[in-house]
Amino acid sequence: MRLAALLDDADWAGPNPVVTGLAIDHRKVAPGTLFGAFVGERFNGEDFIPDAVAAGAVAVVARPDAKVDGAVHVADANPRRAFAHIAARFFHRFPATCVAVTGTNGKTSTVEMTRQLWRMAGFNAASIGTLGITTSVDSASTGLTTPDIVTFLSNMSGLAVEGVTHAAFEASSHGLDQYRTEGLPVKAAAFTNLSHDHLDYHGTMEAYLAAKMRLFREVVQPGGAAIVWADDAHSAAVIEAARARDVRVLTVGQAGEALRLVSRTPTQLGQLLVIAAGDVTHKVTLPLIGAYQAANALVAAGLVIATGGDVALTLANLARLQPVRGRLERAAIARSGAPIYVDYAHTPDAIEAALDALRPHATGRLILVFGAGGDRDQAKRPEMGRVAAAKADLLIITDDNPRGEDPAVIRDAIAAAAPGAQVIGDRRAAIAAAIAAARADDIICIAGKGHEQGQIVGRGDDMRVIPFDDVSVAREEAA
Ligand SMILES: CC(=O)N[C@H]1[C@@H](OP(=O)(O)OP(=O)(O)OC[C@H]2O[C@@H](n3ccc(=O)[nH]c3=O)[C@H](O)[C@@H]2O)O[C@H](CO)[C@@H](O)[C@@H]1O[C@H](C)C(=O)N[C@@H](C)C(=O)N[C@H](CCC(=O)O)C(=O)O
Ligand SMILES: Nc1ncnc2c1ncn2[C@@H]1O[C@H](COP(=O)(O)OP(=O)(O)OP(=O)(O)O)[C@@H](O)[C@H]1O
Ligand SMILES: N[C@H](CCC[C@H](N)C(=O)O)C(=O)O
Ligand SMILES: [Mg+2]
Repeated sequence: MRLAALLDDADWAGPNPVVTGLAIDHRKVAPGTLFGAFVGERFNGEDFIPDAVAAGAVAVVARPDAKVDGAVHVADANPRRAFAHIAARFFHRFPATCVAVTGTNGKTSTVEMTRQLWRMAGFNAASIGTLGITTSVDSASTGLTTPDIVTFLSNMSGLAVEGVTHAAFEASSHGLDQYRTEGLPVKAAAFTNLSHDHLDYHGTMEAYLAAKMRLFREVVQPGGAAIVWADDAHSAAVIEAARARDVRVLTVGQAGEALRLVSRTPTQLGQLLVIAAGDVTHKVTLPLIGAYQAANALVAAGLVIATGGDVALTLANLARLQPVRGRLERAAIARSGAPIYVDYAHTPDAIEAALDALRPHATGRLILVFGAGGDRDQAKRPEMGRVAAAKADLLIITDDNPRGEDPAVIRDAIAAAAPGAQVIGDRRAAIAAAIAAARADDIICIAGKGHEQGQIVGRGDDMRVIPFDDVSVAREEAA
């Protein structure tokens, strides 16, 4: 495509080269590439402009004062945003219905449930997020929750070419802040909740919320919809942001208006939900336990309904939802008879939600194995220790992706707020100790890694991923 077409600028008077590809990393530049040079956390992409031009870049999107010689300078004060819109014109073909989910917890679960509900309604649907790219026939891992903008849009375009018409994706706060998931038309956006995480990156809760609010203030298309979990302390701010634009608001939850959760009664294998939609009350047996899974299921139903789904059919289909990998997944039963659950809780709020979900099912003790990631928010560690100590009966603190940090320092930071907790760094040994301690009426919860397949140790060039899967290890140690 010609550069002028990508810029959508009929008056473009500059040189008009043919652009054959896009890159934001100079090592991926080939002749004909349009290069995006961004100031990042570790590098200034503008430093690589000469290398990109030497490798054949024909145009560079960069700030107005960046130095570009030998290629067209597409100057923009916000080069990440400009690049996202150019990239969207380059890839141009996307699933007709794209929706996004943001929130501290519940994004992966919600996009996956949305995909399943669309599939049950007969659509060719996909989800993109922490679990990678999932369709009804395939799944592929991408490494990050929100991959970079080129990978994201090329994947979305690839899905459309394969015939996918409906796609739900996770919009992480990092991704929103870095314009990694936009350019394509987003028909509906959902908010699950906001609580403590990622303050290492955002600095304050206000900045963290502001990053998430971009989804409602800027990304969701005019005339689109916002599905807001109504029972969160930050819901009102999201509703206000959406209403300030031409975006229809559907609230869901106990305080919800579009889908009101009238009651929730735990059953042995799931829960009975009574949901009021307008004047009609629906009863659904959700085959998943815990208030948090009911919340995500309602937000997913809201997204499907907002994009044209039939209310009664969508709510009835909740009864057929399959569990999401690593989210309260029952991995094994210990020889004592205690069930072992694996959950991806890696924030204070998520630990609380996971333990609250399991509590009604335990007549004995709740035993929790958990840790916190290295090179991530340090302030959340004592909070995780505190809530774990308040909600579980026996705690074993262990390692969860120490990355470039000393794992003992991370464990100590959690343990300082959880007096009485055992500390066993080796994760397999910690899981084995929990299983050994469990009695028949106890429940074991192994938190933090969910679907993850490895322990990340080291940073930069020294980074290694040691294969580790909580579900398999639980099965092995329980056998
Ligand atoms: C803090 C953070 O989010 N960093 C991400 C971000 O990096 P950055 O823009 O700051 O990049 P940088 O490394 O400083 O480099 C600046 C620019 O120079 C370019 N560059 C750099 C080096 C070079 O040799 N040549 C070159 O051209 C880079 O491509 C980049 O455009 O953009 C990169 C490319 O898109 C990401 O790989 C990188 O993710 C790092 C690896 C990461 O760990 N991110 C995590 C924290 C993250 O994003 N997590 C969220 C999940 C959160 C959740 O779900 O709760 C996610 O969405 O996955
Ligand atoms: N609606 C919710 N409210 C509170 N906690 C939740 C909710 N949904 C999920 N959780 C907790 O958060 C964990 C992660 O859930 P999920 O993977 O769906 O979230 P996410 O937002 O995609 O996380 P990430 O930030 O890693 O991408 C779950 O295992 C559970 O412990
Ligand atoms: N998307 C989250 C995942 C955290 C998972 C946990 N196992 C950890 O490593 O902290 C993050 O990158 O912060
Ligand atoms: Mg996720």
